[in-house]
Amino acid sequence: MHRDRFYTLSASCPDQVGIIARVSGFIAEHGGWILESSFHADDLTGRYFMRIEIKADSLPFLLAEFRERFRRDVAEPLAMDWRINDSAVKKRVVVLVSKQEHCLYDLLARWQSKELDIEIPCVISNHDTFKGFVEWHGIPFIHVPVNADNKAAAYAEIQRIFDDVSGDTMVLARYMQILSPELCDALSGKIINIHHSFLPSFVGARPYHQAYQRGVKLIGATCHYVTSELDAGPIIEQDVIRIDHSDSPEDMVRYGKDIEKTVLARGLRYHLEDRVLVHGNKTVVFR
Ligand SMILES: Nc1nc2c(c(=O)[nH]1)N[C@@H](CN(C=O)c1ccc(C(=O)N[C@@H](CCC(=O)O)C(=O)O)cc1)CN2
Repeated sequence: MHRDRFYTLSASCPDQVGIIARVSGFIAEHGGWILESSFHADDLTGRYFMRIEIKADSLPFLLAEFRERFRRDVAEPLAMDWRINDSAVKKRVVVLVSKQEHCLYDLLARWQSKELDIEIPCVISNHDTFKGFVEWHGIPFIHVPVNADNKAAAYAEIQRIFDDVSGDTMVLARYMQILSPELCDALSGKIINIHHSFLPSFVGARPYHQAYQRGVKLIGATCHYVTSELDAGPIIEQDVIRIDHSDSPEDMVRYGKDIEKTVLARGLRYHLEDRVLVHGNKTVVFR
């Protein structure tokens, strides 16, 4: 992360000759100073992906004017999907948790140490287990019970809370309820989950026990965007750890917790730094 305030342009468009020239020419024409740039041409889909960081004070206008000029002069002519974000604006991350503590604890530690330079406006849970721990950090804790009879109302409440706190991103930190299609659609591209398996293996509940029954030699964790199809959203980050015949499901759960914490932290950082571009059910991640 740079010291200076910078804007991040993340974009994709139909591949063609001259994209980089058009984009870098526009930036140079206005005296823009490029700090980092990444590009990828996807041969299969014919789509071109880019991520460019520009020193904010190198441009002669503010972000709103930059967006307007870029839209008019570059994005529309190139039929781009694009966004430009300001590094000075802290992302607001709402965390959801159930009964497992490790990912919540890890995220709060990274937040408290400012390793993750974010706002956490609240933590939401379907249990009240972590109320004291979360409030000790000075973060509001909101208990939203979920049962077979109140799911629609519970998820509508969660969406209302997210909107009320002006949330940018929702993190499911081992939140063990399946979100409604309505909530997934309303917050498409904004909900990140840590699944405790190396997807697409062992979707759903109790993946370590599934892995034990299958006799695998590697277990892992997957950070992915949440969609209405369970554990099938675009993958952001994954990692694995070796196990063997002597390991019980409880051993796997213990090993897996370390992997889950690091995969979630990496995947969340990539998302927060606008390094992830989604296309279809896949991602380009400019790490
Ligand atoms: N719409 C989605 N919701 C959720 C996703 C997702 O990809 N799409 N990921 C899950 C997380 N998850 C595994 O990582 C998971 C959570 C819960 C279950 C499950 O079967 N839950 C039961 C209730 C379990 C309980 O009450 O303890 C259920 O909802 O009926 C499977 C996988 C988070 N949500």
